[in-house]
Amino acid sequence: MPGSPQWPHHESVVISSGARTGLPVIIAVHSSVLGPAAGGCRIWRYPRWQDGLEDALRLSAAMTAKFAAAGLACGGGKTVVALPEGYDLTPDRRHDLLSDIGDAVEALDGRYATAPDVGTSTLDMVVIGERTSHVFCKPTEHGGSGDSSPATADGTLAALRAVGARLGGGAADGTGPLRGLRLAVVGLGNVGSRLAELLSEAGAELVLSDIDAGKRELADRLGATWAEPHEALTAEVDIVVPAALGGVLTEQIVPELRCRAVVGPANNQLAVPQVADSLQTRGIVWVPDHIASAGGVIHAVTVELDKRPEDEARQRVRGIEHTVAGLLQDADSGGVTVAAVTEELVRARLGTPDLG
Ligand SMILES: NC(=O)c1ccc[n+]([C@@H]2O[C@H](COP(=O)([O-])OP(=O)(O)OC[C@H]3O[C@@H](n4cnc5c(N)ncnc54)[C@H](O)[C@@H]3O)[C@@H](O)[C@H]2O)c1
Repeated sequence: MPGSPQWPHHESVVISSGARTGLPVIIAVHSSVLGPAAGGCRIWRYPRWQDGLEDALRLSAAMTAKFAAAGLACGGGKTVVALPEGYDLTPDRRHDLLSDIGDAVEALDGRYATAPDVGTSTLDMVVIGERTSHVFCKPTEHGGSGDSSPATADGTLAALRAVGARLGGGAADGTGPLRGLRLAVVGLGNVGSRLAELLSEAGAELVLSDIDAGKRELADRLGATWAEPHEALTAEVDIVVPAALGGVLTEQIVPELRCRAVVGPANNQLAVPQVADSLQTRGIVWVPDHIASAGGVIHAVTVELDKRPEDEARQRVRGIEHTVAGLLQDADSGGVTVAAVTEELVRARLGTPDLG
């Protein structure tokens, strides 16, 4: 049933049984309105393979919105391989699985290209690339654009600069909009750790957090305050930066927040869409994650698809600051959330009344 929550508006969903592993390789193509679909390849454990299918449907739709909002000529897609609980993914089986994924991507004949995501790396793309040319983000020595997380961090910094300016940070002495603002970064992985370094260079005062206590070393090195995740999320700061897993913004946590804005790279931050309104009611600015985390895809598409030089990719990633400033202004003048303005922008670019 088109448009129903049971069956969203996806152009195609292919589930193939890997010839080598027998594992289900799920490829969801949500939309190719703006161009051939692209999106990461997730290898993850799920209680049932159908849970992986649900993830593929949701994540591919989110990719459509991300590309459209970034003004890129790509549609949204996603690969998910749902590993059964307890499945032992030995190096040999992993190689076989990546070959199965390569065959499944190749069978779509260019309608979808894959890339790293949770559970896959740039090196895995080299193995997939032995079976298909429709693959992004191989390491640079293999002809790809490499790890996207530095560009993702740069893009989040750009979004944070726009929000910092809106909050009145740093402007008086011209040293940048983040100087003197207090930010809490929750999650210090590939993106979060680099972002913390950039924020420190930008003169922000930092609260840093991760479930991995080993990351405390970074906090010490940057002279930041270390906090437990919940404590950091609810700290009295200007901006909270979710940089770990999704679903962190729940209706329960909103009343506990003591920040003025939430802006970060973590995917799917809202537990349910209505949380955007609850944040607005509390006067907390929230920038949707598909805007704040778009730096990585902007970089990859600019270098690999548009064949433009690194400098131009960096410029485009920095353009997120301008995009966010515009969204903030439109949200203010319309008296609506940034999420609502973003959704309107995406609908307009896709020429559709329904994002499915
Ligand atoms: N890597 C990219 O280019 C990219 C692009 C777009 C979006 N994202 C999103 O950004 C987020 C971070 O990506 P990454 O590549 O840095 O991932 P990562 O796996 O390298 O890092 C995640 C970090 O979060 C920590 N963590 C996990 N649960 C936590 C919790 N409850 N509280 C605090 N810390 C917790 C982990 O210990 C780890 O250090 C993810 O949501 C990812 O989907 C990443």
